Amino acid sequence: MDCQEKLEVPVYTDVDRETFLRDIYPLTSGSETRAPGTLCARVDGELSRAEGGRPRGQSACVPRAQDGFSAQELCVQDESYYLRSLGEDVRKEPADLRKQFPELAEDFDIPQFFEPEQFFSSVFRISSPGLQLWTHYDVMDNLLAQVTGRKRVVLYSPKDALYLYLTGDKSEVLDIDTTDLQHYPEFVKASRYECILEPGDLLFIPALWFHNTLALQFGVGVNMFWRHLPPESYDKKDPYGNKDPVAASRALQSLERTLGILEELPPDYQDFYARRMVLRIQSRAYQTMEASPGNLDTA
Ligand SMILES: O=C(O)CCC(=O)C(=O)O
Ligand SMILES: [Fe+2]
Repeated sequence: MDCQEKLEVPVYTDVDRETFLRDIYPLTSGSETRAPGTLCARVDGELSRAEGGRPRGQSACVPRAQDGFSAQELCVQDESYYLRSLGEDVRKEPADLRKQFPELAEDFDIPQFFEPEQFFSSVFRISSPGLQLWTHYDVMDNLLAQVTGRKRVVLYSPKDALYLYLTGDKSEVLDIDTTDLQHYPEFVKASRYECILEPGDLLFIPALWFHNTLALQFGVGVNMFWRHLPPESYDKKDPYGNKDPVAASRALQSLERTLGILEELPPDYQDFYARRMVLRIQSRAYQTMEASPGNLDTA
């Protein structure tokens, strides 16, 4: 059962990032609500060596790959595999295709959507057919390049966060196609945007947009994260690009402390003051988005 209306993601070519974010991606303009667009461009060159070449460094996410086995030796029928490259120091350093896979990086050339100093990471990803990555958000702007294979991507707006049953940066709703709506009744309210990436497509995923990927075929891809907030806004110990900005983490921690304080009260008082706090937070949550329609930086 497809429980949600599916909205096609329109495709735009030859648009620079600023124009795209300002005029096309905005969620609302006046009273009109638009679907977000996919910024598509052909990837120049091919990562043709990716399938045959042996990656340098210790970036494989399957532990056995580190022991030097070939892909054929590693692959067990009915198992799914996913490679997500990491930096040399996996706890501190973000992945960089140019450092971990220099031969492949030579073949990979993308249009300049951001200034070099905004670059955060370039992540090499390989997935088995059928591999699905849970719905999550990242905190940086992102270009997801599909090099080989087809991949389905489903997107949800940050404004639909309330309907996604979040635990941290992930949605608890694992089955987004035949969702158990008894268990997750609010999920149906989330607007689903869907596109299929073909080899050579680039998908722009703005910071905070939820995404869920499903490899329709064996596929190789690269994604690039870059910072669009001032550098000091980001957590310095974040090799994955998914730690909340420092101010957001502080706010979330202080909310936890506040909820602890509420527990000093009897249950009916807890409930009442929690409702008052919801009202206060609600006014803040929707205020910023309405004040600057289409400005994703504040959404
Ligand atoms: O393509 C994938 O497998 C996941 C992509 C993703 O989560 C990302 O680019 O942030
Ligand atoms: Fe992601």
